[in-house]
Amino acid sequence: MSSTSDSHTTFTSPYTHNVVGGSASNYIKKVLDDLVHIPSRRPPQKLFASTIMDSMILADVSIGSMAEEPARLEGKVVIQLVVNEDMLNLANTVHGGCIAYFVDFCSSLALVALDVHQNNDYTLSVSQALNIVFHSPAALGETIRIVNMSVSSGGRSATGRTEIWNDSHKRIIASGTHIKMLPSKSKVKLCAVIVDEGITLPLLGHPMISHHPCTLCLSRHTYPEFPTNIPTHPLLVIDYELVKNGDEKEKDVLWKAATTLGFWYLKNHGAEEFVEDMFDMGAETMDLPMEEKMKYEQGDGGSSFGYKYAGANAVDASGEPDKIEFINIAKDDALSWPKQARRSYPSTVNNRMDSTIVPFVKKSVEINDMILNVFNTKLGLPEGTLNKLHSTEEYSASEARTIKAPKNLPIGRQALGAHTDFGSLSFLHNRLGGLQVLPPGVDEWQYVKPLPGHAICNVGDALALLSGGILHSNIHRVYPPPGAQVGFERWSQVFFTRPGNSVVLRPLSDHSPAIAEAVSKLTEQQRNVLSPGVTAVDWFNRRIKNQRVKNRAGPETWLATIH
Ligand SMILES: O=C(O)CCC(=O)C(=O)O
Ligand SMILES: [Fe+2]
Repeated sequence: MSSTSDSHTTFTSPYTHNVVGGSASNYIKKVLDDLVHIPSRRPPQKLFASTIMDSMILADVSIGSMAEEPARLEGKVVIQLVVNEDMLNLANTVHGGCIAYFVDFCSSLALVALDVHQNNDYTLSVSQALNIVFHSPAALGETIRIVNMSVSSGGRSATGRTEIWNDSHKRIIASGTHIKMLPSKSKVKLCAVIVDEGITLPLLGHPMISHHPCTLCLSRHTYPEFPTNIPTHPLLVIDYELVKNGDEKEKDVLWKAATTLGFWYLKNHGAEEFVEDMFDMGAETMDLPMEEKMKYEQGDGGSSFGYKYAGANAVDASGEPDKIEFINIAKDDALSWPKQARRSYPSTVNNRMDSTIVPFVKKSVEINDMILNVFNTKLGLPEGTLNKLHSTEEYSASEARTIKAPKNLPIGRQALGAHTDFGSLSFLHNRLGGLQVLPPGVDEWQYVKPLPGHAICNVGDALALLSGGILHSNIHRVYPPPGAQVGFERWSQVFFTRPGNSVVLRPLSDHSPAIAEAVSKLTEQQRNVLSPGVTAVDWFNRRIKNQRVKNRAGPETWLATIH
């Protein structure tokens, strides 16, 4: 095969950290790498042979002309792996069923590579026939190379070919042919996280096929799928139940996520059951006449509690107004209900306090407290330090926020400008795409795909400051939802945990050698940024105030929202 290289930069797998060779574009490599590493991203369902899939390393992806017919293109994908115990039969060699799985899954990757090259997307298809010849065995610990080629790809069926090589003994283990076809129309009645019968390629997202509530995210709405052909950043998935039960490995994954990108998915958190009701409360509130909503507006003085109309905040230094409206409910008001602590709210909020808002806030506080406790230990702080700084006993800027972005926003305009979150932890639930992150060292904004039943959590600035920069608060923004999703209103529900009002924001170096050491490695300028030395209440008020278009004097006003 001669190559048709369309990208010269290298692609490194974020899962296995190997450089993926071959002439295919980085985009094609990323699509395939994401497919191979679905178990690492751990979506909610169990997956057939996930430990085997997890051991695969995407080594090479190429698009080139076929040797026999140079006018035709061929997709070629090479997977490497080391034989592990999950693959063995009673004779201690790789099981024939496992070989069949290799041929099935890996030849499909070659077809996907070609499909994405030609159509910028790939089609879900199912197996019709699998023919395999077994040539020689492979034993535990031996290195295997699975070489896959597309053979033909027509309108309704496609054929792939696989050779499995034993690199340890330089001999062929098996060869096979795989014929795939388009499936009959799906009867699945929920938003499919993974439609996979071992032979079907995984499809992530909400197919627009049902009006039933999704059993995973409990959404009462049906949305078009999140597109497969846009730059998307994978996040580590943390199982909250495992963290809660003291699973050290899970805590390590959480720590890794929080100290690298600072974003992660959280599953099994138990707050999902309140989220749709929070959206209903938001819809009832946003449907009130503007005059009524404006009675509860947050104002220009730096308080964030209450209603914010679309266009009240700037999205960038030019003063471009934002496109979202939201209602912020103080954690202090939810926890003191029916007594008012901080301010009053529209009737639509009051009516839902007992049934919806108080349970959502309590659950969110419990979850974020648990996460803070893990960070406390990892940072080597005296027990309970971070929890004390975020105690519900003290008033703080912690709040629940329900956000509505209108449908059909102009594509390419920011709904919510690039920012880092001001507080310590954000616990976010959304159904449609639009959230984007700019990962450190990367110059392209990448979408974070909403996964049913998974919250998106992130570290905010206050926690980055307190930890001397060990915990990472990453920049993010909200764009109109991608693809066909743009035609729908976008709702998000956040709970922001922020330090108590009196907490002075500076690294906790006196209480943790790890923080002291991290701070000692910083430049003076970095140290100054991390030590504003003011109380949390003053710091938040200043940043919130400077977001307001009405307070804008020039580009410097928006710049003053950044730290
Ligand atoms: O709506 C979203 O997905 C993110 C919202 C957000 O980043 C925020 O409110 O700080
Ligand atoms: Fe944010």
